[in-house]
Amino acid sequence: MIDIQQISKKYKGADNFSVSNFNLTIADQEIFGLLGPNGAGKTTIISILCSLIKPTSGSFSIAGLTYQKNKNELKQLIGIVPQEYALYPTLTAFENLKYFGSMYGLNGKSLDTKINTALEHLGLLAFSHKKIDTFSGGMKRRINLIASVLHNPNVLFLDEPTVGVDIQSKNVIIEYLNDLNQNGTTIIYTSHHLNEAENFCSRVAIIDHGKLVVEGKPQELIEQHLGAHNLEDVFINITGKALRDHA
Ligand SMILES: Nc1ncnc2c1ncn2[C@@H]1O[C@H](COP(=O)(O)OP(=O)(O)OP(=O)(O)O)[C@@H](O)[C@H]1O
Repeated sequence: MIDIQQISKKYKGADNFSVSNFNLTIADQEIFGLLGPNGAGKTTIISILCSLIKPTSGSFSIAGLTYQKNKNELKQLIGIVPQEYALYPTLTAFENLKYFGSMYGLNGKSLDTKINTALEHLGLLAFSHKKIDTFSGGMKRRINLIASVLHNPNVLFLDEPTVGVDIQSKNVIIEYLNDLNQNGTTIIYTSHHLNEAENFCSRVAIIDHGKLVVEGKPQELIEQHLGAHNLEDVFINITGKALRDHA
């Protein structure tokens, strides 16, 4: 279980809080969607839960472990798929994955088998010895995903894993995530694809201006909002139509 208690975050030098008094509980084996307009605070929340940045106040635990007391156990427990590609462009797909596996203490034949199985599952086995800088965006996203799950994390965090990919890559990624979830992995992901989130997530939270506005099962939220036919209607209903440009 992931338990988030009263988390707030104000970046150094910022005038306002990016996340304010955020509370949320996510059960084991959920597929949970963090949704919200640009700048709502989704990446900030994911970065805090992955211990990449510290909250200004508040706390969280994952499976009872906290960053303060169980830093190394937490690192083994979670996988992170960042928004940006975290790959070495001049190394091959296989070399990249060997490197990421070794960072979690994996090596030898068992790591090679794991890499090849995942590459096959995600339709990339034929490209395993090609350099990453020859890959399309959709192929890089799939390699990024494999790199984050080689150590079999219990909880997988993904920041917009299907952004900028074609429908074929998107379907393969979602199918792979569903398989991981069936095998016990809890998934927390951010997305701007509301149709995808409606079908994929067991529960979603809509965040705006750093605050949790609503959370629940997609179907329940649709039923609760008068005139809403889908999650996009609920989202617009809650967050409005105004643009969220800021610099
Ligand atoms: N390093 C930083 N320093 C100062 N402010 C930041 C920093 N990172 C993010 N912010 C601000 O915090 C707020 C929340 O940003 P965040 O990236 O968490 O939103 P988001 O919901 O992930 O947005 P998007 O959908 O555009 O990715 C924004 O106002 C953003 O400008």
